[in-house]
Amino acid sequence: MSSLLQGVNLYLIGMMGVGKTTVGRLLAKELGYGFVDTDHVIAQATGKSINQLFAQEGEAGFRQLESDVLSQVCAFTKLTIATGGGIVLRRENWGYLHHGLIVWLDAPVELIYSRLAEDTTRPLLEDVDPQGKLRSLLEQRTPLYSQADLHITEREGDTPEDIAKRILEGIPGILKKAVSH
Ligand SMILES: Nc1ncnc2c1ncn2[C@@H]1O[C@H](COP(=O)(O)OP(=O)(O)O)[C@@H](O)[C@H]1O
Ligand SMILES: O=C(O)C1=C[C@@H](OP(=O)(O)O)[C@@H](O)[C@H](O)C1
Ligand SMILES: [Mg+2]
Repeated sequence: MSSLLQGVNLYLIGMMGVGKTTVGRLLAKELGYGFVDTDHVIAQATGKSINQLFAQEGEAGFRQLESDVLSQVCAFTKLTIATGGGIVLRRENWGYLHHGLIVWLDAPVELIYSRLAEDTTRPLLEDVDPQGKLRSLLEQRTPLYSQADLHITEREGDTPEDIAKRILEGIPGILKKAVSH
């Protein structure tokens, strides 16, 4: 598989809680790729948590850092990159994402919520109605996530390994599409 990919980067996009970070790490291992998580790079570079950055710089400040990291990361090859759920919001980011193959991890809001109900590290979910917030973010972002090359829908009970396997199975099909265009 990794020879088929010829070093092309894989970008995982999708809502918070779909498992981009978890599955991305597994995929990288399977492919013999490096693994990068844009949130992790931002936290390392600034010495601040995502919560602190949202509180101190606002969402706009965080989005600028996210674009800066993406623009740097896309200069490298042989990477699996777990992005933050909102990376799709800025048009300029798509120019970077399209340097590689883009995989949309998609899951029902109920499943996402069950995974993140106790989580305190997603500032956008600090809302009186976190499930409603997830629903409205998903509605707003679906047309953007739909621009991915591969769409993987998760079902309850799918393990990260199952999802990584389905992504690997989907890659040959999207590579063929890229060649035939
Ligand atoms: N397939 C899965 N099944 C069960 N729990 C999962 C699965 N994928 C991720 N998780 C859990 O859900 C939470 C969010 O996962 P994470 O990888 O951080 O998602 P993202 O990076 O998309 O926000 C974590 O607690 C993680 O352990
Ligand atoms: O959906 C979003 O806007 C965000 C998702 C988070 O990353 P994950 O998708 O890895 O949770 C993180 O970047 C930040 O809290 C904002
Ligand atoms: Mg993540």
